[in-house]
Amino acid sequence: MPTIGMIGVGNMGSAIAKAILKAGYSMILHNRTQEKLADLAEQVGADVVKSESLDELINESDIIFIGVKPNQFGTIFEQLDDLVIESKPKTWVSMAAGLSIAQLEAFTPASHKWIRTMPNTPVEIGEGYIAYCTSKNTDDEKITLFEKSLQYAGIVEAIPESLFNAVTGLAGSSPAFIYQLIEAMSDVGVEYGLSREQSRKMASQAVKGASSMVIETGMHPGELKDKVTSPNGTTIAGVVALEHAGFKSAINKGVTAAINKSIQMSNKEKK
Ligand SMILES: NC(=O)C1=CN([C@@H]2O[C@H](COP(=O)(O)OP(=O)(O)OC[C@H]3O[C@@H](n4cnc5c(N)ncnc54)[C@H](O)[C@@H]3O)[C@@H](O)[C@H]2O)C=CC1
Ligand SMILES: O=C(O)[C@@H]1CCC=N1
Repeated sequence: MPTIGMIGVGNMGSAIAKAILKAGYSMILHNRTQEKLADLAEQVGADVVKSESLDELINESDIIFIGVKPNQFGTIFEQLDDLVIESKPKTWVSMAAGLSIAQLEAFTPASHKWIRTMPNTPVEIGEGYIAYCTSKNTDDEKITLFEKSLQYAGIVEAIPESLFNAVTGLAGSSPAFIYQLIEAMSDVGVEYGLSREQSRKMASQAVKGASSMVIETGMHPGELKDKVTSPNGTTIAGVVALEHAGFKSAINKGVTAAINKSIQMSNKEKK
């Protein structure tokens, strides 16, 4: 069974690590703060090798995920210096927002390959979305290993790099917007006498159920909305009030702001 390495096991890295471990791969993990690895090892139990030494991780891993913030890549590759050499090519996987394949390739010798991803945190429970693109001549065998290791992460699909800023807003950042929606709905439930727990259950189940309706029926969301709105009914009253409050416009602005930030970060990293 191949071994997967990961340097930087924070919010996103640990979510991906859980999916990879679920698929039965052994992992060698390295993180600056040791407590984070201890937490993860406790949660998943078996098969987590916590590595203090980076050479074991680099030499023994078939592919290596980098889970640090985009501005921490420089430090990581300075630390790795002698371990990352032309004669020992590796396949690296980035999850960093705003770092292009060309920018990633600048961190490693020419023989090394990169898989650039944009994941989201629901990969932790197998309901994530991961877009990826690769550097030229990345071995098919490594791409297959990458995809297989994420078989329990959710949807994993190849997307042209030119669309990565859009993916960042629409998939990478958007779970936070849905959490905001659930929180806002739950607050109203509490205001009208439901317990916090009941409110959160109802709001999150409605979001989950509505998402599954869109996915499983393949129907247009507008058509599904029309099916819930009786003339002079409660739902149309809510729908119209949301339109007056600029609901769709607010969502549009939120996703666009995330995409624009991703564009801005890509331009900054280029300099
Ligand atoms: N959080 C999210 O929803 C998403 C995050 N991402 C990307 O994932 C990456 C990580 O983001 P988060 O997990 O949110 O950040 P985080 O801060 O939770 O995780 C970063 C981890 O890297 C470790 N680290 C930092 N410097 C290190 C070093 N020199 N050596 C070893 N470990 C080091 C930190 O201790 C931390 O555990 C970023 O590049 C971000 O753009 C991508 C999509 C979604
Ligand atoms: O906000 C962030 O930095 C990360 C990148 C994409 C989603 N979350």
